[in-house]
Amino acid sequence: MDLKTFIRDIDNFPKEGVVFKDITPLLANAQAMQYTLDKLLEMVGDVPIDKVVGMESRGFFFAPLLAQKLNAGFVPVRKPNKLPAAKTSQTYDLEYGTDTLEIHSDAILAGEKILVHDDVLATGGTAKATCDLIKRLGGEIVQCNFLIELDFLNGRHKLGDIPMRALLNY
Ligand SMILES: O=P(O)(O)OC[C@H]1O[C@H](OP(=O)(O)OP(=O)(O)O)[C@H](O)[C@@H]1O
Ligand SMILES: Nc1ncnc2[nH]cnc12
Repeated sequence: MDLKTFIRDIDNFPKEGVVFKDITPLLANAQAMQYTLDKLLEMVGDVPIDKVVGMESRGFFFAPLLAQKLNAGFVPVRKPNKLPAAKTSQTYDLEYGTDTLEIHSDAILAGEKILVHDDVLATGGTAKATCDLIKRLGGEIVQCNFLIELDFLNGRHKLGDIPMRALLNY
């Protein structure tokens, strides 16, 4: 199945000059969803995973599905002031300005094996901040797993030696 046929380019969204990769046609197709889930799982391989961490909000589409298949827990990383309990925060650079991501401090135990999933790796700021949060809690990142990697933004570089895989490259 050619998954790229289920991803459409939207020019100038959310701002002038950006070509937005819209995955809603993929989400709307049961076969494409199933195929995507199978392929994301294949990238992980046969290693044990304790928790799958997904980033708000598009990371939430596949991360809980991956967690269920891997017999792992799901942990949300959220935008500021959404999580109710004691939390750990990480501020990171955007193209212009900064943003913050948060995780519940008790969501990951020291030594747990973690799979990180998000839909898109662009500049890598979101993924790097998420990995920093996980490491601070003592989690061991097995893989950062993406549906789409935007090669020209070189987010891979920001992740350094953290293992990463993407299903589709643009
Ligand atoms: O690699 P980066 O440059 O950090 O960009 C990637 C992030 O950008 C998008 O999320 P967005 O902030 O648009 O939020 P959303 O998922 O709520 O739409 C995407 O879902 C990733 O989380
Ligand atoms: N071009 C893009 N399309 C979809 N999601 C993104 N997140 C960051 N850049 C993006």
